[in-house]
Amino acid sequence: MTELLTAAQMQAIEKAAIDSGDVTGLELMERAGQGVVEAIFEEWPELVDPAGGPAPQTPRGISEQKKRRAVVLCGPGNNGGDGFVVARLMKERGWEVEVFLYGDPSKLPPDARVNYERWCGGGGNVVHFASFNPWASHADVFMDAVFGTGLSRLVEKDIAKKLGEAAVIERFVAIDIPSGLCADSGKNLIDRDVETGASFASPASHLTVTFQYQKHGHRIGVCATSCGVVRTVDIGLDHKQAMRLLGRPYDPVSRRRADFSAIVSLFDNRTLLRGFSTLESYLDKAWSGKNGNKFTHGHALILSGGPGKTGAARLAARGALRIGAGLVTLGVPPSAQMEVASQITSLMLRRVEGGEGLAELLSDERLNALCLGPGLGMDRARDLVPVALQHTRATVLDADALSGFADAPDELFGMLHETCVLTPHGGEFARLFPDISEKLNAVPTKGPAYSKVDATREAAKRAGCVVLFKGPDTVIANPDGRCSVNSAHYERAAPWLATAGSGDVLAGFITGLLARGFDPMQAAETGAWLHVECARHFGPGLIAEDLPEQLPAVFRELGI
Ligand SMILES: NC(=O)C1=CN([C@@H]2O[C@H](COP(=O)(O)OP(=O)(O)OC[C@H]3O[C@@H](n4cnc5c(N)ncnc54)[C@H](O)[C@@H]3O)[C@@H](O)[C@H]2O)[C@@H](O)CC1
Ligand SMILES: [K+]
Repeated sequence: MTELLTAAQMQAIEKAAIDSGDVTGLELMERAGQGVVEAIFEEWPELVDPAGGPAPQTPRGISEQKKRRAVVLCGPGNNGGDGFVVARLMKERGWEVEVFLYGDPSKLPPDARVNYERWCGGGGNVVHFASFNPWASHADVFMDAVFGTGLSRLVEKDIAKKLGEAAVIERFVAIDIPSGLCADSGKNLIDRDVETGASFASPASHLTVTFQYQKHGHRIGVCATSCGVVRTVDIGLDHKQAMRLLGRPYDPVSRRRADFSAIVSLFDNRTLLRGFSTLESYLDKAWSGKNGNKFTHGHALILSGGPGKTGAARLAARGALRIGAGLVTLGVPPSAQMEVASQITSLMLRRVEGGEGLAELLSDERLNALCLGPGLGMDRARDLVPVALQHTRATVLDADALSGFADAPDELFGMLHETCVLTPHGGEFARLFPDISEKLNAVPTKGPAYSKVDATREAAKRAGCVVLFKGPDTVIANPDGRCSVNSAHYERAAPWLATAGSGDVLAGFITGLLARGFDPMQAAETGAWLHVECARHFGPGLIAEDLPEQLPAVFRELGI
């Protein structure tokens, strides 16, 4: 598991480490600067030689070595302090370094001030930020150390404009986070042009070097697509102490006392493999005492819509079967029976006309996971969802099963139980949680801004069940505060996953995992992670039908 922190959590950890006497703020800043320099040379090894580029001839014909050049843009806080460290270290490596400062040197916080003075004391020059002209400035690397986790208000237009311009022309390195982006929400905190209402280009970098832990913003919102490559460098903070401080005991034995609301995790393959390795023992426990058949892998029921609309449910069903549900049945209205029967082989089919038919079918307790929504139709959803929820099986509600309650979300919330998983995309989320969505979509005026993590957590609390809020930054929250991000960014980017029917397959994946005995949070996290892996495995050109078919290869590669 990889922890994602808020700016406040990171500041608390740093402060506690400093207060404990284990380390000084100056030492942390030095390690941060050192980490940035190392990351730059790892990213661009061609820069290691400080004498870069062709050596121009002097008028007398003697070859003159051309030095590598860096421009460092420093801000008024400790992020600027990191910038001064980097400037000094690059100069020590033989680089020519130019520093621009936004702010008053006499007002720098103590550690940044010390590094400002070290830089000046070593012969370094500091120019006011107003003189920085990105178009006239030549450098092998630009460093953005203007704002980091302390960004608390909108960034003025003139600074934002220059940062945006510099970012497109050279190797642009963001120290901690691209300046102007909120570390908690990943939102753009650049002031809008009041006259035209136009916003400036979002800050962006080719490389972002952050310290010890990634922040939420590195994985959600516009920031997650603006950081280029993110490298997380170790600045020597004690992980156990940090986790203890934030309320999540490091020792898994004492996990019961953990404050789950404290830390958001980045779901990764280590977490996934833990889930699968416990699966068999879980199934033993869950099933062997019940019906004596420990090899049962569950039986999922996916409800389908009427004729011409059955494709979505068939996609979901295929996903549920491939991911490991032992049996998958499609519940089909009589009018669509022929259509579905002619298109399925390993799936089973049962007629489900309306609520009564569903209730009758659900008297078979072996049906342990349900999926309603894909292609279901609003009317059929209003009819079937209450019946399905009365039977308290693990249930995924997606698409029409969510939109069908847009005019009465409280009615739906009143019926939900703790083994439900809601899988809305942005539009469905807004229909069910209009007030939360409004807060999320409001143009922020200060930091830290309300984020997708905040929104999904609030929604899960209100619904009383797991909410999976889709996107390249899928956020999954449990009412008890547990929350994780399934990030399809950086090396996991799979933009071709945004294709018709892809969400139906995801609903099926989660349903299949529920059928196999995964708890709702684990099923949602695992399903979402595998969904992206399947897309990555196939690559561009993917259509939804391809997704379930990648699972065997993905499992094989994972060693499952
Ligand atoms: N000792 C520590 O706490 C360490 C901090 N580190 C660095 O310090 C950064 C956090 O430092 P700070 O908390 O000082 O915060 P920042 O350096 O991110 O910025 C805070 C400063 O910017 C001003 N400010 C905020 N929003 C503004 C806006 N829109 N326009 C103009 N000014 C604005 C604030 O008034 C304050 O002066 C991290 O991102 C990281 O780079 C690292 O050096 C590691 C150690
Ligand atoms: K920065």
